[in-house]
Amino acid sequence: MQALYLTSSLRKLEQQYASEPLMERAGHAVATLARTLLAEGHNRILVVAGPGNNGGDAFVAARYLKAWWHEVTVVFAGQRASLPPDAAHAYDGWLECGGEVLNTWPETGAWQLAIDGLFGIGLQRPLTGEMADLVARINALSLPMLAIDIPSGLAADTGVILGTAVRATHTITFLGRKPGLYTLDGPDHAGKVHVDLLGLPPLPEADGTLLDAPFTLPARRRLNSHKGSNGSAGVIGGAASMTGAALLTARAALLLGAGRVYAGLLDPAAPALDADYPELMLRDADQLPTVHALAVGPGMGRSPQAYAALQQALANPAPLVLDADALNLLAADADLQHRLAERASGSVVITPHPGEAATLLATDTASLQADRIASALALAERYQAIALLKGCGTVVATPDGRWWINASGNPGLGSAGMGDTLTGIIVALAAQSLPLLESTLLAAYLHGAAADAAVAHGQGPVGLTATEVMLSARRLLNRWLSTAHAG
Ligand SMILES: NC(=O)C1=CN([C@@H]2O[C@H](COP(=O)(O)OP(=O)(O)OC[C@H]3O[C@@H](n4cnc5c(N)ncnc54)[C@H](OP(=O)(O)O)[C@@H]3O)[C@@H](O)[C@H]2O)[C@@H](O)CC1
Ligand SMILES: [K+]
Repeated sequence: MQALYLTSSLRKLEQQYASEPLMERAGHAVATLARTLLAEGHNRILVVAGPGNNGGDAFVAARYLKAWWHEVTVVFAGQRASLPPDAAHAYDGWLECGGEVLNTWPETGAWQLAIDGLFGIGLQRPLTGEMADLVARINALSLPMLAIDIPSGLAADTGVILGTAVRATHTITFLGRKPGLYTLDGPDHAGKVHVDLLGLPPLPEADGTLLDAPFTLPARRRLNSHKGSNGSAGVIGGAASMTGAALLTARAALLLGAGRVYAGLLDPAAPALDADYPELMLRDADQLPTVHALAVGPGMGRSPQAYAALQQALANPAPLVLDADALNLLAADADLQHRLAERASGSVVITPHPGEAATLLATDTASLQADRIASALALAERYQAIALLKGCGTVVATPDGRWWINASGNPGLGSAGMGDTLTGIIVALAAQSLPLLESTLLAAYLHGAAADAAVAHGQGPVGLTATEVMLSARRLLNRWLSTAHAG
């Protein structure tokens, strides 16, 4: 797992070490990485430098690459007189070594690599006009593209595209990883992320954490154990024509290790048996026995029966996962919110997609997505629950202000049933006595990693199914457990 830093923290670090030659080190790191991305020998490289210190890094990189006998073209989108001091110094260094600066886009180039030093963490407002045109030209190159610090146009804290943004194949990021590289549009624009601390010690306190490994694993199963030792999971949902959602959750709970799984279905005409998984115990929604962990919402609808089932579930002290229509019901009803508030803080996880999350916060999806971390934190605070905000770079936040971004997963997860599966994984882990936050963090990473493994086996991203993801998740969890518990 890796630390994530907001711009405000990185700025403090920059100030603290202002006397260190950070730009020189940054430019050298860019040039060094560029060299490893290029074939041996003489190469042609395009460097685009912007009006701030990100441009300064680009001038330093250009100087090193020229010294290493590459042919470097520098396009500068700014004025020498307006550059900040370090960047002006880097500009002069480039001229002094015989480099040229172009103020317009060169007609021909035949470059092997482009370096994007247009904007870094100082970008504050959307790119328009000439700057937006420049990004369009950069993106039209179809070249390996190395972004300095962050792809120009991407907001470092949020992953929001400010007008337009460079699509890099690699990003070398300085002093610490920025959350914007990992959520919303960040992953599409950053490519492979490389980190360089510029010779400084890492910041002592991270703002957030990147989930790029299993957060934790359930304890080793004792030989002397039985189904009662592995916990019971319950799922409430499955109104008429939506029983499939609840069954997917229940199946995922079974496959991820709950000792017993009960599905309480709201559809009075629901089948008495899941023919593919007769291990599941199907009941009426109001006939569930006491369970160790409960999931409410998949395919539940918003009927009075669904409302009553949710009301009852909130009174149940077992760890609770609320998903789908349980969230819509909750958002619309003060009594349900009051019942949730009466529970122990953090004994519930809510797992909204951005639309549901917007409803829960009484806002619109665009505003919610404009800062996914802040939105997840607001959800956690507002509902005193663990909040898992789905989407590219799922964000998990706690009521006490901690947050994580999940790094696993791929576009194959964009199909029906994937959310039901995630809910089933969380409830399975919680039923097996893993604390709810740990269950949520492990499930988020496992769900994405399972999809990644399935894609690696040719099962997606096109046409990947929720069933394939849960089977893949079972394989992966067992592999992690056998590695962790070996010897
Ligand atoms: N400081 C350090 O110690 C170190 C910093 N380092 C490097 O510096 C980078 C941060 O540099 P930075 O703060 O100068 O900001 P940067 O991203 O270059 O952009 C600012 C410029 O862009 C302009 N501008 C903004 N928005 C605009 C728009 N929409 N359209 C047009 N213009 C716009 C803005 O103009 P203004 O808003 O003032 O009008 C200003 O001129 C960081 O990412 C890393 O690469 C490393 O060397 C390590 C040490
Ligand atoms: K950049």
